[in-house]
Amino acid sequence: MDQPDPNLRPEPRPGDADRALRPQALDEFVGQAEARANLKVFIESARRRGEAMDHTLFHGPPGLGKTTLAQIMARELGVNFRMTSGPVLAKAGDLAAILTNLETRDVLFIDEIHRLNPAVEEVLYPAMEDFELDLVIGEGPAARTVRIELQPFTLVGATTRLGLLTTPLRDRFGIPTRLQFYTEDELHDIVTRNARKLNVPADDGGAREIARRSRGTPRIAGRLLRRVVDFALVEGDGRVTQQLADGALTRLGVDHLGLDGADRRYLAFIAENYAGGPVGIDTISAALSEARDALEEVIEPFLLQQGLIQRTPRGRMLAQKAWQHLGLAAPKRPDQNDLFK
Ligand SMILES: Nc1ncnc2c1ncn2[C@@H]1O[C@H](COP(=O)(O)OP(=O)(O)OP(=O)(O)O)[C@@H](O)[C@H]1O
Ligand SMILES: [Mg+2]
Repeated sequence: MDQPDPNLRPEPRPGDADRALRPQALDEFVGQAEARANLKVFIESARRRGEAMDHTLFHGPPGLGKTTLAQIMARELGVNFRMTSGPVLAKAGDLAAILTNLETRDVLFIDEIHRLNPAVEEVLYPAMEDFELDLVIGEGPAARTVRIELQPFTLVGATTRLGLLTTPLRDRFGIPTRLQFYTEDELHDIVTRNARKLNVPADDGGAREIARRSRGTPRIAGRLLRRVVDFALVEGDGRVTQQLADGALTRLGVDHLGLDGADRRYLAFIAENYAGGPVGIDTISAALSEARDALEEVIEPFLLQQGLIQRTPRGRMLAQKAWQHLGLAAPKRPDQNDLFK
């Protein structure tokens, strides 16, 4: 069961640095109070019934804890955690191989589930609904279908783009869960815990400064803490204070709202070239040489949440707060009401 499966990646993206800071239990997981409270009930209920927990879908911007929660679920359910991702599953057979190897009640985590190939997705429907696999053997007139019974299992899907999921797939998740950006207090708690785990002395002001500038995202909080520690060791006395954190983050190009260079380039482009918009996403993408997906998944959600931009049918527009943040005066627009006078 511990055989490496070519379709199962040990970890997506960030790697070992992230792993060390990952909370291991639901009670260690800070924030997402509503999701956490519900999951606690569903996990406990599944345990008492001795059944596989219902299929769960985590959606929300990157770095908010989707993978972490999936791992915690498996641990709390006392079952194996198997992990793969949408783009890795090229053929129906790849998924079939994984499904037939699951033990009873296991958690199968499929990251980036919006990127599943349609042929693979077809296999998933009966597997999720009836724990059955319909495999086509042979070709042409000699082809026949064999039905294979699967062990009951829990599928945990994660996506940064709920809108790209097909309706039949989305409907098969009994527990859809949206993850939200974290509050400054929650991130303060996370930074303090991480500093303790890394054995770094961080005072309250230092932790708060990092929390405030982490874009509402625990992964960014973890990364900024490490960078601030670098500055503290080399240019300070090893302690993370507010003054040190402020200086380090400013040098890293992270401003007081937590925006980085890419965020500011996005805002400045709309301000300087389109007088605040509206401007279409494809135009922004071409001008900034950033993939449209990256803009929509990574940059825009936080800017929207902060009320810096608005999405309108005619494109993206800067909000008043963005002009202030850029230190620019918003151009005078004809007052909507004037038109009707
Ligand atoms: N609630 C939390 N408390 C403490 N640390 C957290 C929390 N949520 C996430 N983290 C940390 O943030 C990092 C990113 O979390 P995770 O990999 O689970 O995010 P993700 O939502 O799966 O991101 P992606 O969409 O990029 O896959 C990890 O190092 C994890 O330890
Ligand atoms: Mg993840």
